[in-house]
Amino acid sequence: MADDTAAEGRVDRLTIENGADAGFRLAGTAPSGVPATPQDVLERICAQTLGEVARRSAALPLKEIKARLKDLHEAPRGFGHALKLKTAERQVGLIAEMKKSSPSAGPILASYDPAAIARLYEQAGAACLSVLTEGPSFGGHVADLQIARAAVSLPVLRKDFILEPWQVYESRLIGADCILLIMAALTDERAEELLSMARSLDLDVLVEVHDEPELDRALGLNTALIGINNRNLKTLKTELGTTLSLAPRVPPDRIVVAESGIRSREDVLRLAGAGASCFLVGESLLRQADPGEACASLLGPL
Ligand SMILES: O=C(O)c1ccccc1NCC(=O)[C@H](O)[C@H](O)COP(=O)(O)O
Repeated sequence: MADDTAAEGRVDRLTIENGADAGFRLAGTAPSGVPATPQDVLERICAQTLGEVARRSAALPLKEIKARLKDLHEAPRGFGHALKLKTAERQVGLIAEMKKSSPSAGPILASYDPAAIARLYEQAGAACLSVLTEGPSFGGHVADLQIARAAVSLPVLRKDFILEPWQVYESRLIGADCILLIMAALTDERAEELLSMARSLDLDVLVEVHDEPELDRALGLNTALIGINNRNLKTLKTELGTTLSLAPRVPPDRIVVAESGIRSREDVLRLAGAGASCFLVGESLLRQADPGEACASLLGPL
């Protein structure tokens, strides 16, 4: 495990106001009670996340997590490896996502059964799962990831807002195989720190970008999986042009994961033409009567 003594107690020092010092890139948030504007959605989610982390880490301190990790014998399932294998087999590596709701879509599913959805995705040929465990904005819970993962043999991405070392350890404890690091929410130093911490726990990491400056920063990290998110965090609208313009800038030794707003096989083929080999898709699958069938039609014929 990495030398993480500096991580001890860090959560207690965090405040939203001094976010920049703590490695949280977006300082400030809407005053409580004021509805968030689209401009501060990520900021609001990150502020809520820091509050949640402070609360949960008080109940389960890092020391306790580390003690529990010593009794954890199952290794992570190898998220990046599974993506590579499926991509070699089908030309497309699909990360099929589940979430109850989202800021852009509102409620997506009236009844949410993570195990049933996970099985449908696995049977349809998805390479990996993505699960939102964030509560306030996505209606998620840690148990959603655990239930989904227990139902299948696919590796699982915890697609949350990881800002704090404590969350990396917690992700390993709950069984995540991969974590997300969002460059828009992190300083370079914090991204580097969380990345090496994840590595020390054998977790894979998907580094997410939205624009060219973030991509340049992400490429400075020693990481294979580069997620290009098509969602504009100011308008919350998706624009596949984001991946179409950024993917060709990614060197071939990295793996491009196109994320958000992918609705059809045609979208997949268009994005693949620009260099994306993997695709992270949620809402368009979950809105179908049979998410497994929707998954299979995105993947195309074998
Ligand atoms: O989905 C949102 O509204 C959202 C808002 C702010 C930050 C992140 C957000 N979504 C997380 C994701 O990136 C998506 O869940 C993921 O890429 C899948 O997208 P989709 O296929 O469009 O559900």
